[in-house]
This record gives sequence, structure tokens and C-alpha cells, in this order.
Amino acid sequence: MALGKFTFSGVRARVLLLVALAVAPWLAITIYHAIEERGVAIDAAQENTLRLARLVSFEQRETITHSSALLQALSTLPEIKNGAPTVCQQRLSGMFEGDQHYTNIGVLDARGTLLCDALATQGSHWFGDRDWFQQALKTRQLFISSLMIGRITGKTVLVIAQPIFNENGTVMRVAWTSINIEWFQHALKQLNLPEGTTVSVMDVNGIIMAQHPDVEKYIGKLNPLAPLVQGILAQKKEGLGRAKGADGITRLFAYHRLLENPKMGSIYVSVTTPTDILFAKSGRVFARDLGILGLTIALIFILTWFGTDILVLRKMKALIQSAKRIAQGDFSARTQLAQGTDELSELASVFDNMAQSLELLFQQSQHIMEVTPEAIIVSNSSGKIVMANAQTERLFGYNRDEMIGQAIEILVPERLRAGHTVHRGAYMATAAPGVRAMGERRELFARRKDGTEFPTEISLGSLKTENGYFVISAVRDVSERKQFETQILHQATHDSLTSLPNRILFHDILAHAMAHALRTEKLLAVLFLDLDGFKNINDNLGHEYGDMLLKEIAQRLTATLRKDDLVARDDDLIARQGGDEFTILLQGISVVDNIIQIAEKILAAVSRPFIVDSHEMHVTASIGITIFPFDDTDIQSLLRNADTAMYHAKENGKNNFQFYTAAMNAVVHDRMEIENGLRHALAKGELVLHYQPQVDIASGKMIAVEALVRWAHPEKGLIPPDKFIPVAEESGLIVPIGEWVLRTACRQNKAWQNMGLPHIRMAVNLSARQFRQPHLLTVVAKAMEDAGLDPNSDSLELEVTESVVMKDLEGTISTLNKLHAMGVRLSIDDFGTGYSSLSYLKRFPINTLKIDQSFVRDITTDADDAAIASTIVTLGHSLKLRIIAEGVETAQQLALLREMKCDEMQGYYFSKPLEAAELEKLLREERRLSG
Ligand SMILES: Nc1nc2c(ncn2[C@@H]2O[C@@H]3COP(=O)(O)O[C@H]4[C@@H](O)[C@H](n5cnc6c(=O)[nH]c(N)nc65)O[C@@H]4COP(=O)(O)O[C@H]3[C@H]2O)c(=O)[nH]1
Repeated sequence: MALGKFTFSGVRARVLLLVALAVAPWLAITIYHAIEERGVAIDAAQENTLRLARLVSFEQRETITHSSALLQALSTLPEIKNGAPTVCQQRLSGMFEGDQHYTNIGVLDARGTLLCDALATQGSHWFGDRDWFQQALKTRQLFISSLMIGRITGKTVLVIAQPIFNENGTVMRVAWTSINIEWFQHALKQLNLPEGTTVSVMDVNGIIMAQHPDVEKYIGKLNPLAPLVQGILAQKKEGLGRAKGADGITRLFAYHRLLENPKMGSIYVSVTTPTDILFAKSGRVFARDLGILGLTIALIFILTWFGTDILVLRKMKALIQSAKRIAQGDFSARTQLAQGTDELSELASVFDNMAQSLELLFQQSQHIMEVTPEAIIVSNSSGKIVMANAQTERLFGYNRDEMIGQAIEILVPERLRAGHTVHRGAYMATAAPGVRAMGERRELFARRKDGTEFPTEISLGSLKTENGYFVISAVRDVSERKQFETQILHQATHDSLTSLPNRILFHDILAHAMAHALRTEKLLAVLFLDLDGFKNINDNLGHEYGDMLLKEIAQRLTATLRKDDLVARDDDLIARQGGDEFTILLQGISVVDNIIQIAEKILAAVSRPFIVDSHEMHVTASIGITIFPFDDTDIQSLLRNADTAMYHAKENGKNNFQFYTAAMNAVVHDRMEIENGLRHALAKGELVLHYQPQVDIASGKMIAVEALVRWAHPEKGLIPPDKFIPVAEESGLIVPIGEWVLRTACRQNKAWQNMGLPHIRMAVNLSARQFRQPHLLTVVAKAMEDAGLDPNSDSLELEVTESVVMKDLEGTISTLNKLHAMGVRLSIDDFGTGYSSLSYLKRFPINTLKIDQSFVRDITTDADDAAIASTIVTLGHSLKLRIIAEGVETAQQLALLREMKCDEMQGYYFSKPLEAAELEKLLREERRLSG
């Protein structure tokens, strides 16, 4: 909660609530008092009003009493009681002259006929229908009428009737007098009434006889309160009430019955006063009291509001601000509140002391961090660096500003960053709230700002708080230790003279290699090498020279097995067994020829002279070879076998290698014979070319020949190419041989052309090594040019096997494009045996696909082979290529291929490969395909 902002749960609100609770009784008492006051005022007003009603009633009753007394006195007079009408008339005539109060006085007989009156009214007048007459007869006592118009005077009057009895008590006559109602009015006018008060006198029907003030307005009209009052008066003599008038004003009214005996008729007085006026004073007092109270309370609230701020909130604000700054790491924050004895001042003082202790503690820990020999790095939950010490700067080469806010992975080599992020996530996922002590040690390569890497040991700890999760890493550079360990390990596993792996490491690696070879179904070869003539050098030139020679030999062996060698591999290993003995491990061997090649290279390398300190030294090597798993399956036996084989090599005249088994040695023998013979075959002119026709299936015409090399060995006769081409390929002899074939074939074709024979294409095979030789394009161009072949005459086609073109695809495309540009047709040999990438096939500028003869051989009997052949035809045609099938031997095979729409054929069915002269005959005959 931010202080200063008002909230209902804040300190200020609570204080205000307390104040409100404190003033509430005061407010309640004031209101209660005001209500009381008002009650008293009402009671007093009611009392006054009723008193006024009584007073008016009393005054008005005088009129009636006076008139009744007059009438009763008259009734006792004999002239009135039973005198003749004339006598009666004499008595009454002029009786009220000059008296405003009465309009008349008269006597009626028992039937209501007028006998005499004061006005001496002439003629017969009957009042038997008048209520006052009938009531007087009926009640036999004085009766006062309601307001009415006098029949004789025509004035508004109130009549009082008095029955007159004879001795028997029978009503003989009725005396009456009519009172001028102005009499009542007159009496009212004398009253001095309070403001708003109205006094009315009403007859039995509630008709207003007199009123003060505003008499004219209401006289003769029905008082709206009359029914209410009459109802109450039927039971009581007087009363009080409150009612709202038609004008919307609420009035207090008091009423009083004028006559004691209701049977004598009913007149009553009513006094009304508007309640507003009555309660105005008490209301004013109440409003004043409430106003004063409100102002006082408001003042108290204002004082409380600001008082809370000054006395409490400012101190609390200072405390909170300081606490926040400390939470943000600013330990210099203090409340700066004056000393005091109150609780808040005491709290502030305790707080400041605590802050001071924290600051000291922080400074101490900062100092410890700065002087610690380890790089301390603190990172947050998103892996961003939030703190680093001086040692971090020294160790990583960044200054702190560069590191803060960066991902911690900037300190990790790029290749390890992704893994580091994963491990960081895993470490954080296991975090529990609180402190995880430093301790989890890890080893990791770190990266300096300049990109260099170094090994580190990292101790990890973490802190999980409400403010977040932090990982603390203490990083130590362990380069020296690692170097030392590596050195020790190297010393233990390497020969100190040559730095080659020693016997121990060789055994170790051999054990792993054997397991690996079994899994991958490859061969291993262990070569045991012993120098021939080393002892002489040691004896004659001394150990120093011997040592130097051994170092040189180690280097040459290493260079021989260098990484880019065609046969040698990365994981091949040379070790020094001791003295002049070396062991070599060759891995991933699939053909024995590879071992032979390497052994030959080693022999050649060792036998080259060494010049050490201007001394020329000659040594050779004897090598024994054993093959795992053929010869044996355990390390000791393998090494013993190789050693034994090495002795055979020594016995065999040194400077040679021997396999442990006789069968292997026979293979080596044959191969070496071929290789040696082949070296001279070219010079001796022992190589010849045979040509095999290629025929267009649709026309049956011979359209090309394939040049196939043969070795006419002086002793062994004609040797087929698959016996010597692989040896030539491995030894590199294929390059000069291939060039000879190309040149010979081009010349032969030109010779046939010169003879005027039908034009045919000459197809020549290119081996892998030939295809990759740097001067291939020059060699081809030169061969065509020297032979005089027209590049645009479709005279030369080069056949490259599928496996060759599918290696180094981009290089292949480039070479093929260049050959194509030279006007050479291109064909893919043995198609279907490799794994062609069809997308690349599209990009090769080739003309022909040659279905391998392994599919053609069983095409009529094996549905799979037929399907493959048919697919190749369809695929080739979709790529606009011509398809040739090789190895076609039967009419059935040809028929099927024709059905498949294969374009060309080559095979014994048409012709075997022939010498040039024989082929010339075919051309001359223009031999065609039958069927
Ligand atoms: N069973 C049977 N075989 C048939 C039939 N028709 C042809 N052949 C044989 O099939 C081979 C076709 O040659 P290739 O696939 O290029 O296979 C060639 C080629 O890869 C390689 N070769 C031959 N001459 C040369 C050359 O001058 N240079 C290179 N680099 N390799 C060559 O030696 C391989 C074998 O050549 P050759 O022994 O001459 O064997 C030839 C040929 O005599 C038949 O109907 N039935």
C-alpha cells in the first residue's frame, strides 16, 4: 500500500473511524435532545391551542347563555305563557329595537303557528317544519338550531327554541329567538391571535358561523375538518388533532364543544395553527445545534486527517521508503527521523540500526566477493547476469557493465550454449524456496571476451526468494590443473621420445576398436613393425642418433597415415612398443587390399634415406600383419600373431610385410605380381583393346562399340580387366593405362572413319581415380585432338559408373558439364546398382543410362529384375535419356527389352568383345541385329 493514498484499510482511515466512533454518542445525544425539544414544543403548542379553543368557546357560550336565559325568563311571563296573541304581541313588540344581537323573538303555538313576535309580523306563519321547533317539542327542553336563513328576516341566524308547559306539563307553546351570527363574529374579532392561527365557530353541521381572521372567505361554508371533529365530539367534549389541508399545509387543530348538553344542539369552536409555525422555533434550534455539531465534527476530522499525517504517517512513510531502498540493495538508506520516545521514533531508531548493520554486512560481503580468487557471478531466473565480482572481469575480460544484463551464456563457448541453457533450466527446476548452499560442482569450458576457451570448475548455489530466483556461480580457472592432468596422462600413455602412444594406450584403444569392429562388422588390422638395421646405427653412430632416427620414423609413419590419405582413416593409430618396434592399428577395413596398400606405403616411407646431422642413414622395416577377427579375438594373441608374422617378414629378406595366415599371404603375392607386371605392361605393349558392339534395338544397326582393355600376359595369356583394373586403380596405374586406352580407342575410331566404314561411337570406361584426376579434361581433349576426331561428330562417349558420379555431386556436375561442352557423350554405367539421387540425375548432362548386366541376366526369370529394368527404361525416358542394356545373351532377353522399349543393347547375343580387325569386318558387313 502506498502511503498518502487513502484506502479504507489504511492507518488514516482507522484513526478517522475511531474519531467517528468517539463523536457518534455526542451526535446521537444532540439529535435526541432536539427530538425531545421538539416534543416539548409540540406539547406546548397543543396545550396553547386547546386553551385558546376553550377560551373562545367560553366567550361564545356567553351569547347562547345570555339568549337562553332571556328566553326562559320570557316563557314564565303570563302574556307569553298563555296570553292571547294580541297580549303576547304587545309584550314582545319592539323588544329588541336597537339591539344588534337578535333579529327577532317570537312565540309559536303547539302546532308551530306564529302567535306573536317582536317584529309584529302580520299574517299567518307556520314553523312546524323547522327542526328546532320539532326538537324543542320532542326533547321538551331548550334547543339550539343549526345555521339557517330566517323566514321572516331573511338573515343568517341561529335559532334558540324554548318549550312552554301548562300545569300538566304539556307543551303549550314554543318561544324562540333568532341570534344574529354577526354577534359571534364580533366576539372573535376581539381576539389577538398568534401568527397563522385561525379560530372558527361552527354549527352542528360544521358550517362556519364565525371565523377569525378571513371571515368573509369562509362564512357559511363547510369546515373540511367538520366530519372528523363531529365524530370525535360525539364522545368527547374537546380534543386535538393534526391534518393536512387542501392547500397542502399540515395544521394542528383543537376543538371544544360549546354546550354542555348535546341534546340542546351542537355548536363548537375550532382553533387551527400550521405545524410549521408551531415547530419553527424548535426546528431552528435543532438546525443550529446540528450545524454547530457538524462543523465541530468536520473540524475534528480535518485535524485528525492532518494530525495523522504529521504524527504517524510521515514517520511511517520514511520507514517504508528506507525499507524499500534497502530491499533494492541501497543499504545506505536511513529514515532520518528525529529521536523520540514514542513507539514510531523507537521503531525508526531500531530500523536505522538494523540498516547500519546490514550495510556493514553488505560491505563486508562485497569486500569478500572482490578479494575472493574465484569469479562470482549471480544470475536471475531468466539467466541474465545481475552481479559479478572483480575476479570475473579479470577471468573473462569483460568489464562489469558489459556483463550485467547479458545472458550468462556469453561466458560459455557457442557450441555449448544450447546445452548450458538446458542444464540451467533443469537446475532451477529443482530449486526449493530459500538458500541452496554452494556445493554442486561442475566442470565446464568457459569463453573469454576474446573468444578463447578455458576449462573451469564451477560451484553452484541458489537463492529463491519472493523477489525471484538467483543462481550463484563461483567459477575457478582450472587450466593449469587440466594441463597438468593432461601432461600426467600423456606421460603415462605416450612414449617420451617420439610422443607416440605407448603400449598401454595402444592396448586400451585396441580393446575399444575390437568391440567397435564387431558391432560394425568391419575388420581391424594390427601391424607389428620392426626396423631392419637399426642396431647398426645405434652401435655405429650412438644412441643419440638412434633416438633421432626413431623420432624421424615416428613422424614419417604419422605422415603416411595422415588424414587425407585415400585409405588411411582418422582413427588409425601408431604406437611405439619400445626399442625399434612400432605397432599400427588400422580400423574400418573392408577389403584386405587396403591393408596391403598401407603396408606398402609404410615400407616405402621407412626405406627412404634419413639425413640426421648430415649423416645419411638407411633403414628398412619388417612388418607382420594380423587381422581381427579372422586370426584371433584377444589382444595378446593378436599382438603375438603380428609379432610372429613380423619374424616371417624378417626371414623373408626384410623390407617386406607378411600376413599371419598363409592364405592372406597368397592373395598378397598374386596382387603384387599383378601390380609389378602391370607397371611394365604398358611399356612392353602388352595391353590391347577389344571392342564390343552396341546395337540400336529398333533398327538393328550397330551404332557404337565399347573399348575394353585386356592384358596379353606373356606367360599367363589374356588377363581379363576385372583381375587387374582394381589393382591398377589402387596403385594409381589406372591413370596412365586409362589415358592409353582413351588415346588408342580414339585413334582406332578415326582409323575406321578414314577407312570409310559406317560412323560409330566409341565408348570408353573411366575409373573413379581417372574421373577425379585434375587433368582429365585436358587428357580427353588431347586424345580427341591427337586422333583427329571431330568434337561435334558424336564420336566419343565416356562411361562412368553410378557409384562414381554419386560421390561429390557438385564436383561431378561441374566435370560432366565441361565434358559435355567438349562434345563428349556421357553414359552412366552399371545403372541400378547404386543409390542414385534422382534429383541430381536430372542435373547431370548425360545421354545414356546403362542397365547393369546383373539385372539383364535374369530378366526373363526374375520378376524383380524385370521390374527394375522396366523402371529404369521409364525413368530414363522421362529424363529424355537413351537406355542401353548390357550383357544381353539371349533372344528372349532381347525380346523383353524390346517390349520395354529399351533403346540399345550390348552383349554376347550380338557379339563378344572383338579385336579391332574382327570388328572392322562386322562394320564392313554392316551386320545387323536379327529378330
Ligand atoms: N557375361 C557376359 N558378359 C558380357 C556380355 N556382354 C559384355 N560382357 C562383358 O561385360 C563387361 C562390360 O563392361 P563393363 O560393364 O564396362 O565392365 C568392365 C569395366 O568396368 C572394366 N574395364 C574394361 N576395360 C576397361 C578400361 O579400358 N578402363 C576401365 N577403367 N575399366 C575397364 O572391366 C569390366 C569388365 O570388363 P570385361 O571383362 O571386358 O567385361 C565386359 C564384357 O566383356 C554378355 O553378354 N555376357
